[in-house]
This record gives sequence, C-alpha cells and structure tokens, in this order.
Amino acid sequence: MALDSVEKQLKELYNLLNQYNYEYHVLDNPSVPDAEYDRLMRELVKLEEEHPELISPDSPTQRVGGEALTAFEKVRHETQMLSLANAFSEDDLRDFDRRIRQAIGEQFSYVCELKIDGLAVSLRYVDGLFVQGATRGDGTIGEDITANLKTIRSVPIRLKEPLSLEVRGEAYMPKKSFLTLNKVREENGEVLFANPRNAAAGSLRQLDPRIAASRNLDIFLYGMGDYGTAGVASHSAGLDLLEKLGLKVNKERRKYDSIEEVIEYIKKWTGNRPNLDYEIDGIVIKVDSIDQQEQLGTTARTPRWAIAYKFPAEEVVT
Ligand SMILES: NC(=O)c1cc2c(N)ncc(C(N)=O)c2s1
Repeated sequence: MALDSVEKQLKELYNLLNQYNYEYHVLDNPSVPDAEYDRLMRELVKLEEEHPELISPDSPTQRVGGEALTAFEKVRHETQMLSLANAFSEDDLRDFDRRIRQAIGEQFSYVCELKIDGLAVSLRYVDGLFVQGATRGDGTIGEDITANLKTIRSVPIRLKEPLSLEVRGEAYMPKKSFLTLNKVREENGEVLFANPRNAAAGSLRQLDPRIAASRNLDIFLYGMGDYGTAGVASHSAGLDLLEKLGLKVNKERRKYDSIEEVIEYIKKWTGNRPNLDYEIDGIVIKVDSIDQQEQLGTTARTPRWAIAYKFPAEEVVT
C-alpha cells in the first residue's frame, strides 16, 4: 500500500475514533456500538505496528504513555489559579451580593455551577493540540501531569478548532469508579481511599500513566486562563465556547439576575446530590460579565467576583 494512502487511512481512523470517543465520553451519547469502536481500534493498532514512523500525537493509541516518569516537572501557570472565598449561609451570600451591588450597581448576572469535588487542573492547547496539563499546586507553580491527564478519555487530544488557549477544570473520580476501586483494594489488602477526591488526586499523582489510565477518571472544564484571548465577554459565553471546542462542561450551570434565585438553585442541589454520578461539595457563584469581573478585581488569593457556597458537612453515620 502506497505510503500516502496509509497516512490517509491513519488520519481517517484518528478522526473516526476520536469522534466516537467524544460522543461516548463527552456527550454520553455513542453513535456506534462498543464492538465497532474496538474493531476500528484493533485496525489502527495493526496499521501503526506496520508503520510506526507514521504514528501521530493525534492517535488515540497515544493516550496512555509507555514508561513511568521518575518525577513530575514543575509548571508555572501563565495566569495565577486563584482560590475561592467561602460562604456557609444565606446571609453570607446576601453579604456577597451586597458588596457586588455596592461596587458595580444593580445591573449584573450570576452564573451558578456545581462545585466538583476533585483536583483543580489546567490544560494547555496549542493550535488545537493538547500539549501540557498541570495541577493547580500553589496557584502559581503546579506539577506537570500531562501524561496522566491524557489518559482521561473525555480530554480531547485535539480541539474542534485550532485555538491556542489554557483551560481550567476539575479532574474527578465518578462515585461508581471509586466504589469499584476500593472494593478491589480491599480484596488485595490495600489501604482504601477515604473519598473520591483523594482517589482522584492519588491517581493523578501516579508517576506511571498506566495506573492513572486504569482509574476511570473524568473531568469538567469550567474556566480559562485568559478570557481576553478567547474573545468572550462573559463567563457563560466562555463555557459555551469550551463546549463547542469539544471540552466537557457541566450542564447544570444556570444564569440568574438575583441572589434570591441563586439561593433557590442552592436549595435544589443541597438535596439532589445523591442523584449525581460524582461528588460535589458546594456551588460556585460568579459574576458573569468579564468587564464587571475586572472592575471587581481580586484579592491576593481569591476573586472578588466569585464565591463558593459550601454545603454543610454531611452527618457521618457511625
Ligand atoms: N478554585 C476555583 O476557582 C474553583 C473550583 C471549582 C470546582 N471545584 N468546581 C467547579 C468550579 C466552577 N464551575 O467554577 C470551580 S472554580
């Protein structure tokens, strides 16, 4: 077979398999049965074994790296990954709202999002290709965990548009994966993970990407390093752009014009957590307009335009 037709066939397999992977892991709506995906994957592995020199970083076979690392490199975040101030009551939320209104007047909207209980990470894409992923670390310096993040099936190897941007999100372990993992660890007499958050963090800190690949991790993206470069005027438009690019964004986000509606949203989710496939520890509330976020600014550690309402700690039944 002539080389150019092998390259053409490889590219077709890359596009097909990456699209099927996107439908399954990001949209949760596969268009082909698993058997068809597996058949194409076997065809790709065979073709790459015959032509190893043609293997591209776009190939889904490159998601799980070969060798374990000896250590994680340090990564400096171009824009600091801030923390969030906390709110623990409706009064705290009304105080937050009052401070915003005193600073920028009455015309603004909030975006509410589920606060995923996982590990904050940053993903950097250059011309659409996933090139580097890092932990939050201390907000300025994180650890390079690119190889481990690449094993998360819902992380696209290539965006649907050739954009260069840095996105932020939370890597997490679904509840079912956590229970299965601990069941196996118990059978093997290993120490159990206390909760899905620790299991996700422990999995992403594994130096061998094959271990991370076995842990069924997932991710929700919820922000960007610099909204300016993406040319969006609001946080909600930024999330819609991330979704359009093929990134997994949580669908429970809502936009409201008053703190009272935010409080109703919080009440709904306080009781609804058991119905989610993943753990959340609160609700994140952000002023939607990027201009208004910039007017409000940040403290040394946290934005003034956002707050995390934390659910009361659950009663541990002993
Ligand atoms: N530390 C932070 O800034 C955030 C942390 C989280 C989190 N754990 N889950 C969701 C969001 C979100 N949707 O914005 C944020 S933002």
